[in-house]
Amino acid sequence: MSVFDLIVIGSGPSGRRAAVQAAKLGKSVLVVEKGRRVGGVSVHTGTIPSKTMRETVLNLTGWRERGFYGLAYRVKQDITASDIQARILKTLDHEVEVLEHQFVRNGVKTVVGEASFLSPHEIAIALPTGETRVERAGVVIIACGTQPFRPDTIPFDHASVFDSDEIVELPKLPRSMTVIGAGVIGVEYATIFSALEVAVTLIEPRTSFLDFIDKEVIAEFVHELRDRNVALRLGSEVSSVTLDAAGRPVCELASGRTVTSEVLLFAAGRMGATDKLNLSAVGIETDRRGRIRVDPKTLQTSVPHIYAAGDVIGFPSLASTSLEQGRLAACHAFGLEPPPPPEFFPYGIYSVPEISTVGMSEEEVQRRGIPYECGIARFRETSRGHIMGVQSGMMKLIFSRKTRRLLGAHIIGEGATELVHIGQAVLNLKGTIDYFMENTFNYPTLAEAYKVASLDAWNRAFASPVTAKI
Ligand SMILES: Cc1cc2nc3c(=O)[nH]c(=O)nc-3n(C[C@H](O)[C@H](O)[C@H](O)COP(=O)(O)OP(=O)(O)OC[C@H]3O[C@@H](n4cnc5c(N)ncnc54)[C@H](O)[C@@H]3O)c2cc1C
Ligand SMILES: NC(=O)c1ccc[n+]([C@@H]2O[C@H](COP(=O)([O-])OP(=O)(O)OC[C@H]3O[C@@H](n4cnc5c(N)ncnc54)[C@H](O)[C@@H]3O)[C@@H](O)[C@H]2O)c1
Repeated sequence: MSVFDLIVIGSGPSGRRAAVQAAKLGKSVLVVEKGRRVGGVSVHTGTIPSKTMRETVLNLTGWRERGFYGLAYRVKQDITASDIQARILKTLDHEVEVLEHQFVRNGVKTVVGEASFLSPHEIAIALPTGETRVERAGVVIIACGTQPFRPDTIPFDHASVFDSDEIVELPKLPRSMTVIGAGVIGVEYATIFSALEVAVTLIEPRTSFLDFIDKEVIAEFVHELRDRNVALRLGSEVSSVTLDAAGRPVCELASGRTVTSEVLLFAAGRMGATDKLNLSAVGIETDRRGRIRVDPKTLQTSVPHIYAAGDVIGFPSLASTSLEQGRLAACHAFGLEPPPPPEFFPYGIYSVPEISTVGMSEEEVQRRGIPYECGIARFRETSRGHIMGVQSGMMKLIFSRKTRRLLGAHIIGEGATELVHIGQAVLNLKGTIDYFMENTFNYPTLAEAYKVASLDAWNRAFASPVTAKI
């Protein structure tokens, strides 16, 4: 048995950042990962494979060029599941190699095995050989992430009914697909498969979806989905999922409607992967979705030397925020206190089209009673948009009428997840509409939309002859 300064359970974004940060502070670190290779859900079944699939689909279908060359334009005629797999495997190999190299050069030790608590400072590691190794540490960071929510009533068979971890290994591209759950995962996969011309039905029990996104952006998104024949069934409870004689999933809705398709993706949320950790040995409790409560400032659990970070602590459950949480936990554990994170972080939804947002939505600004004005820019009205042949895409900026400060930036369309960072910087640095009015932007770029949207808001709210500030 060795004694480490830190044991990290899980090698996803939060575990990885925590481990490297602690090693940089001169600490001895062991990362325990039950998967065959390091990287976590993020690298192997979540963020990276889904985004690689999206990129492959957009490239091979020629999606981005259709504005110019017409709807029939294709880069490759018969796209197969192995075209997508080939690119995913290559990307994952590269990601794992980079991560392994990071661990090696920082002296972080890793072991393949399933970790569970024996006592507050002792971790049992069930090795693939069947043996169990026990290690001790002064500090433990639980970075075990989540696993798909798989109710017993859904006949998962890995052939036609898949969860969100399995769908990236789909052996054959279907002609039709039902997606249950219009959360971020469901929406991303529904639109990626729809771009492959798979007939997609997206089912959601609630009457709205992605409620944290500005409603005007969602309206734009829904319009595009309908235009592409994605069948959106909002307010539809699923009564049962069964397989018909041909093995096709049949989804009965409470409304009496039936949806039959070649494959079904069940994407109704995820559960903290805490069931095997033996948390009762240390007195840490979880909620009904297996998540651990932490002090949001320090990421300590109810046991001060045991921290938790990443998806296992719940909202916002992003790779981006998990990375930051891992570093914060390691810094706090070893006496280095970074400043609190900025108030606003961006959210990127890699649907087709992509959506990205930072700051307050118009609904939130109204709820808070802040006098405001919005500015809108359409990508098709920018020169870069013309050059690229984009036919849709929109940026909405919200400014305070009183302080002139940017309150929110909401973008749908090509490049949204990159463009949002300009808005994020201005927002977190407490910038105003004057930043966009006074600064020159590269031309032609999609970023010019910031200028156009600001001019739009300024014309309406700030440009009266008495108050004009040019
Ligand atoms: C389909 C999908 C798409 C996504 N897309 C995005 C995106 O575009 N952008 C974004 O920011 N986020 C995205 N996310 C979310 C992102 O993947 C997660 O926020 C992130 O992976 C969480 O990181 P984590 O540190 O909690 O660890 P995870 O990545 O969840 O990894 C946890 C690791 O812990 C290991 N583990 C669990 N229990 C044990 C144990 N007992 N012993 C040893 N090891 C254990 C697991 O094997 C796993 O490798 C996506 C998620 C999914 C599912
Ligand atoms: N681009 C990104 O940043 C990205 C991409 C994918 C996932 N993620 C993260 O992964 C996490 C999990 O995503 P998710 O989409 O699985 O979960 P979610 O909890 O965000 O959404 C689940 C959806 O399923 C619906 N639902 C719940 N129970 C249902 C049931 N029994 N039947 C039918 N529908 C049901 C919910 O109303 C909700 O709309 C999210 O927190 C998200 O932040 C992020």
